[in-house]
Amino acid sequence: MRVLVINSGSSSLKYQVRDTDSNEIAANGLIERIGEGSGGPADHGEAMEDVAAVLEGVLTQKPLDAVGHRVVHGGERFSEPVLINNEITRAIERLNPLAPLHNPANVLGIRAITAKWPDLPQVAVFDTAFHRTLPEHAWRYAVPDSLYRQYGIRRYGFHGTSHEFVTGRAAALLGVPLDGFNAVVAHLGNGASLTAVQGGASIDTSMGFTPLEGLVMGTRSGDLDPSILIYLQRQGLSADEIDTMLNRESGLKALAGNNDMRAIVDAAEAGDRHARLALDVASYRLAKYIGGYHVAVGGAQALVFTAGIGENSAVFRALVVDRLGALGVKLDAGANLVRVTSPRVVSTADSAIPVLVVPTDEEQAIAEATAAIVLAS
Ligand SMILES: Nc1ncnc2c1ncn2[C@@H]1O[C@H](COP(=O)(O)OP(=O)(O)O)[C@@H](O)[C@H]1O
Ligand SMILES: CC(=O)OP(=O)(O)O
Ligand SMILES: [Mg+2]
Repeated sequence: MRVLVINSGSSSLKYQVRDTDSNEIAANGLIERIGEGSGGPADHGEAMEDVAAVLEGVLTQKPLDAVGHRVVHGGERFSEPVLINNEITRAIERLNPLAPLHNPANVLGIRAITAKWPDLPQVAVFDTAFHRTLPEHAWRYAVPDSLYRQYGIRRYGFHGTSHEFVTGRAAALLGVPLDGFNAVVAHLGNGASLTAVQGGASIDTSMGFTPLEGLVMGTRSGDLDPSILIYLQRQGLSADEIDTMLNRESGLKALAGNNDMRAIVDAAEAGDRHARLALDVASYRLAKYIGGYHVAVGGAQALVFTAGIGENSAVFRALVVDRLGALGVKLDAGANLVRVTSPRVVSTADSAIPVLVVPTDEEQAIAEATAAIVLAS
């Protein structure tokens, strides 16, 4: 089946055309700087016109059968991929306030496809779905029950499509049956999250009600004392100002002045104290979470790194693993430096926990889920 996979971001739109039978990638692209005066398309509708123009030749050879959308927040309702209709689109849109950086753009991508190709089946694949197996002691916040019942305030978790895909690949690499596989999976991209996997299922994850909670990310702060928000509001900052500060101006960008790990590593190696501090704060936060999740899963059979930083930054992986000596985790420095795209072990044979680098492929997972839903409909 020929599937167009759309990963629509607030100012970007990643797209890929895949054949799920052959796993061939017929087209792959990214449209950045979407928005009025950005130098790119004015909106996602225009961006979709650009995508359609780029894909014209590819689609003439073989037309699309379906479109699969990455949708970041599915709330409590969506625990599986779903065929999109107007009601589903509106239900996704109602979750916009819970994922302000992502769901509004996801909906724009859905609507742009509906306008362009109204008869094409569309499927939503939710980042939150894999984490629907969290036990209540992991998803419940210690706040009045009314906050959950009235506002849906709980931990949802994100990057689920990636964590699930990588978990399967890691179990296969180690030859462990998925339903017996306990692991700690680190999806380290511009957004970053750690997931505790027990028996192949998610039992905890670092992102929470929104993708802001947890690790130090490219532009997001991750964990901080919630009283800071109250203090800042009492200092006169608005909710929007605080939201923008914590989601777009914090994390590595705030500490090092840059959210690209490559630039930060180079600056730190050149003696930049801020870059060095950013790496220390981020690696320390992640190491603390890894220790906690190792306990949560009853002893991890693997620590898995994935996504842009996890797959590509040997330096950051080493900084994190160097903090795990108490767990007996040992990196093989040579293996860690090898740059290949296949799943691989980068720890020593006597490491208490194998350390793996496993490339994620959210687009493949979304395409396969889309094909399955369309074939079953
Ligand atoms: N070769 C590399 N070395 C170190 N970091 C890298 C490399 N390539 C990409 N990155 C990091 O990965 C991040 C993007 O991760 P990715 O998962 O692709 O993005 P997103 O979170 O937007 O999906 C970049 O911000 C950059 O810091
Ligand atoms: C949920 C999330 O943070 O997604 P991304 O890493 O693509 O921003
Ligand atoms: Mg990503």
